[in-house]
Amino acid sequence: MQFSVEREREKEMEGGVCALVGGRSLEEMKGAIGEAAEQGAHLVELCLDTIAPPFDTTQHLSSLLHLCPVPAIVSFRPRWAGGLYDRDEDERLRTLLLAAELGYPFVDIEFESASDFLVRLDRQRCKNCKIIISYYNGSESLNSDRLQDLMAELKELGGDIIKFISVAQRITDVAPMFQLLSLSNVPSICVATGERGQICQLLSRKYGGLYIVGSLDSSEGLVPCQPTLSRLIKTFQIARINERTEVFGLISCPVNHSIGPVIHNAAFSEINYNGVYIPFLVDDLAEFFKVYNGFNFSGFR
Ligand SMILES: O=C1C[C@@](O)(C(=O)O)C[C@@H](O)[C@@H]1O
Repeated sequence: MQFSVEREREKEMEGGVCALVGGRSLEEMKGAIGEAAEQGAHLVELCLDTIAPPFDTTQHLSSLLHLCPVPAIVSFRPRWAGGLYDRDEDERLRTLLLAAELGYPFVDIEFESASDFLVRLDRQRCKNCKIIISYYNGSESLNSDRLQDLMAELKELGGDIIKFISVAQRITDVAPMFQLLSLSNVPSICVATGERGQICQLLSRKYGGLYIVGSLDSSEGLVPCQPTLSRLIKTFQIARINERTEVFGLISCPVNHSIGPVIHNAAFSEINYNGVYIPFLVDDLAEFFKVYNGFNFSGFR
């Protein structure tokens, strides 16, 4: 087992905002990559499953690589992992192997297919490509024990980076993800999907997440409930968040209509105060305070 994201590469991703980029055609995908870079993304995830067949793998992958102005992660999600691809599994793996061979800096492979992929990957030839092993659960949230067990299993597989994607049914489902990030000794990413999971993207940086995920302003529908790049970069000024950032926010249900984040984060930035103000979508107040008791959040309204 080897977790080998060198410091330099890790720095490149650290705290960065990764734009999820999709498109039904190569042209649409190219347009989305340009838009992501313009909106300030530090990384892009090329979601190949969004491209409609016929998909000329070699041609598409080589032309996309050359026009990415920021480091690119290649993913090719099958339906069973929340994606759109429902054709041949071997072809999917061959496409991801090709991405590694062509020199993409990151390839994302699902935990279930990782052993197959890794035995076929020529590590020597693809030594510049870092492998993200991802675990997806679209139906249930993961408690602390389950996350720890999965982390051990994923580490065993021998990738470079670990990623968890699971749905948050309640805001408290995100707490074990923050705990995992804080304790993790391998580069890790957590993504909580659903409206109640948004604080995962907003606060991952504080707990050591390698990068966070956002959607293009124009494709809010592609990944429901992921914050948009402009919300992450402009409103929350995500790049300012670090482990010492003081957390403030509004507790409410619903909460996303609030203009508080716009006002307070601009004010914090103006006076150079290391704080962030975020919306907490809370259904059960007592449970929220019980679960987040040890997190030292600084204040709520
Ligand atoms: O990181 C993500 C985000 C995502 O899980 C979502 O639904 O938000 C979709 C995944 O394919 C992707 O790798």
